Amino acid sequence: MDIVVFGAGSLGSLVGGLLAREHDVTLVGRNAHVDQIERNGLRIDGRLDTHVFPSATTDGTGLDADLAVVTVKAFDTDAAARTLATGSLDAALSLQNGMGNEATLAAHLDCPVLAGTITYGAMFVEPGHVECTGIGELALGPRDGGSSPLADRIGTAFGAADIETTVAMDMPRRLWRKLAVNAAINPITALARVENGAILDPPTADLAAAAARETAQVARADSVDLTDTEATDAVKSVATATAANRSSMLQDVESGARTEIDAISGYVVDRGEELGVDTPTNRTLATTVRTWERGLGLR
Ligand SMILES: NC(=O)C1=CN([C@@H]2O[C@H](COP(=O)(O)OP(=O)(O)OC[C@H]3O[C@@H](n4cnc5c(N)ncnc54)[C@H](O)[C@@H]3O)[C@@H](O)[C@H]2O)C=CC1
Ligand SMILES: CC(C)(CO)C(=O)C(=O)O
Repeated sequence: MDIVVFGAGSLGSLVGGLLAREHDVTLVGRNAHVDQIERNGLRIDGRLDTHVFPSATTDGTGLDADLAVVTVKAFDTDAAARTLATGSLDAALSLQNGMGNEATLAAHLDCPVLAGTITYGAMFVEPGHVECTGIGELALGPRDGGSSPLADRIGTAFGAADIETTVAMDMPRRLWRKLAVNAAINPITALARVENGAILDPPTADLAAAAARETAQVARADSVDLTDTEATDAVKSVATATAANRSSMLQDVESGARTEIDAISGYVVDRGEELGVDTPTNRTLATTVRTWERGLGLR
């Protein structure tokens, strides 16, 4: 398969590097990383060990491929979609956190857009080098749920590259459950500057549970069957399994970078407003993180 990975940062380089073991991959990234990959290839170590030589470019315009895997941060999705729209694609797949990415891609692209979630972990070490910090699972499927031959074909292609892959018929539910986890863990850990496990202790656990319950309420109003208990159980199990991790939002805040708050808590608030569900906890968390971003001139 000809695969473009748009957004060769931590996750895109890991996924693109693993795919390059079996497919023709082009990574779209920024200067120093692309230069290194062109000169010396891409090194992946940590939980996985491989050295691959995918194509790499800083110019994502006019690319033709069977599939574009989108791994930019959520606030860059619109620009990525506009750039990808200048080429010719048979399909696109978002592996990003947050909600709304698939809709943004579909608004610009003339091809089917699949939804994905991934629990592999990736960290950027230096140009040309990323670390796999955790082997997890990738789930993908039609963004409105159900099955499709296209999703089956892409699932088989990922499996052929030895990526643990499930082709799922319930992507909307999976996306909302992941959103509940991110809405509960990410802003609290970022604002309190604590590791994921800290949200398991009272009274923080109550705050995290409130954010997750609100997310489940909005999901149900959006016709996705996610109970409050499923959402809060998912938060507890992810926070336990990743207790020592620093969430991606905490890492962003620590490095003074813009966060994905709009696509996480902000999405819960906005969709809740559209559907008549009040989300005071998510609103407070979103407002506070956005205030921090504004203070640094990041938005
Ligand atoms: N890093 C991880 O372990 C995981 C990340 N995710 C999600 O995956 C997404 C990406 O996360 P990370 O890889 O950590 O972020 P990152 O910031 O390391 O990677 C994104 C990359 O895209 C590049 N980019 C953005 N626009 C571009 C453009 N127009 N042309 C070329 N390059 C462009 C950025 O320069 C950056 O290098 C996020 O939504 C994140 O929440 C999900 C699961 C795990
Ligand atoms: C699941 C979790 C919270 C793991 O840290 C994550 O997805 C993130 O940090 O963005």
